Amino acid sequence: MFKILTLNNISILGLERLPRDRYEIASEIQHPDAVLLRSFKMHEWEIPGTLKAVGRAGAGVNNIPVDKMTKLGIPVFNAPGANANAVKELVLGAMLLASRNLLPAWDYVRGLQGTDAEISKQVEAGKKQFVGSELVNRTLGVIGLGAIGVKVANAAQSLGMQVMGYDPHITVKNAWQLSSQVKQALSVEDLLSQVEFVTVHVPLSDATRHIINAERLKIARKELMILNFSRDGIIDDVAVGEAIKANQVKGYITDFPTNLLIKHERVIALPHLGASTNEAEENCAIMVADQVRDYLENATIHNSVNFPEIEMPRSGSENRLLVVNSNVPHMIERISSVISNAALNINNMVNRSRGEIACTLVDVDKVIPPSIVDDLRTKEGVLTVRIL
Ligand SMILES: NC(=O)c1ccc[n+]([C@@H]2O[C@H](COP(=O)([O-])OP(=O)(O)OC[C@H]3O[C@@H](n4cnc5c(N)ncnc54)[C@H](O)[C@@H]3O)[C@@H](O)[C@H]2O)c1
Ligand SMILES: O=C(O)CC[C@@H](O)C(=O)O
Repeated sequence: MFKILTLNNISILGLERLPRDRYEIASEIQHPDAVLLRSFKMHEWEIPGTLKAVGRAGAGVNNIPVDKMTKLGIPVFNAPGANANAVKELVLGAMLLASRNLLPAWDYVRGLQGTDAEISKQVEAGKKQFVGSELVNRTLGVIGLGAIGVKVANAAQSLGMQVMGYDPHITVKNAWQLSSQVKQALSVEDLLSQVEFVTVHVPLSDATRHIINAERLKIARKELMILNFSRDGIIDDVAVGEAIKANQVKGYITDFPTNLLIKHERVIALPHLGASTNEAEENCAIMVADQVRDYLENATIHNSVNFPEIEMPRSGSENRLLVVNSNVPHMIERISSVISNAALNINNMVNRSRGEIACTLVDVDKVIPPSIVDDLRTKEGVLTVRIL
């Protein structure tokens, strides 16, 4: 029986992928084999010795101590692209909210009083305050052309916007999916100096922290509208507040409210709603539950942010060994000598590495004695060993 701890609400459709005869799932559970989470901040969380896998039902992993997990030999899975459409739709909605002044207009209407005829008169008199502008022919810059950025860029392009993109690490797959009409910016500065709207879709890291800051705002096109549906910390909120005061920036729409932002007249702050659709929550939960299950049962690794991709068909063998080790010389030699000393014959074997981590999967001809696990664990460089 595998024990799964949920640190946030996870869609039931995802949890149903883990059959109850083999999985015990609860929000409080001792000795979990895996955790499933969304935005729970795991950095201060005490990692149980039994933990074998972490499943993030979403894209961003900045709430997870990934380096620490790697050192412990624990893979962290996420759900790339599973909530990208939800974020794309909210970005489009946010641009429309801002360019058509919909929130102040709605507030205005809610304050109207009188008979229907009087309200109609006030509506016609008042609407001139809310004249907006159309998105067609407006310029949009997209920083980060991953799962979300590509969808946003293509959708904006099809609405008639002129789109520029910046991503020095764009993947070949995403480049193929990006509309050929999207122009390539050479740098963040190049992009900011040309666009009226900018939206960021990058992970939070040392390289992306404050990617839009006071210095870059100085060279931005006047009356820039900034959208942040990525993460708190990617935009320097203080610098944006100052630039709004100086009329350099027209407004800011963010999914990450702070005290500075929530009451600001020209800021629309939303409660981290980017991925909050039934569809996205279900997609993420299903994807990550399937990946965690496949790892626990077969040691298959797909969509891990810190481990290599690995898969070996079962080919009838129920005698499988997984060794997670440091990616250093002589490991295969050490592993196979323990296996041959136990008089086991190797049927199939796969070894994959990524950065400082390597995984070795071995199918053998006989039932694996538990003593092998203890034996392997004493070998230098071995992080975790499991019989599956
Ligand atoms: N608001 C929400 O609810 C919500 C939902 C989903 C994702 N997110 C955030 O959005 C981020 C992006 O999600 P995604 O699914 O598109 O991820 P992704 O990994 O598919 O794409 C990220 C892209 O950013 C690019 N990038 C990295 N560093 C860069 C840099 N310095 N300059 C320009 N580009 C850079 C990468 O090359 C990649 O193409 C996530 O990491 C998460 O923080 C927020
Ligand atoms: O789980 C959520 O609601 C937010 C997820 C989002 O921030 C992500 O990075 O995928």
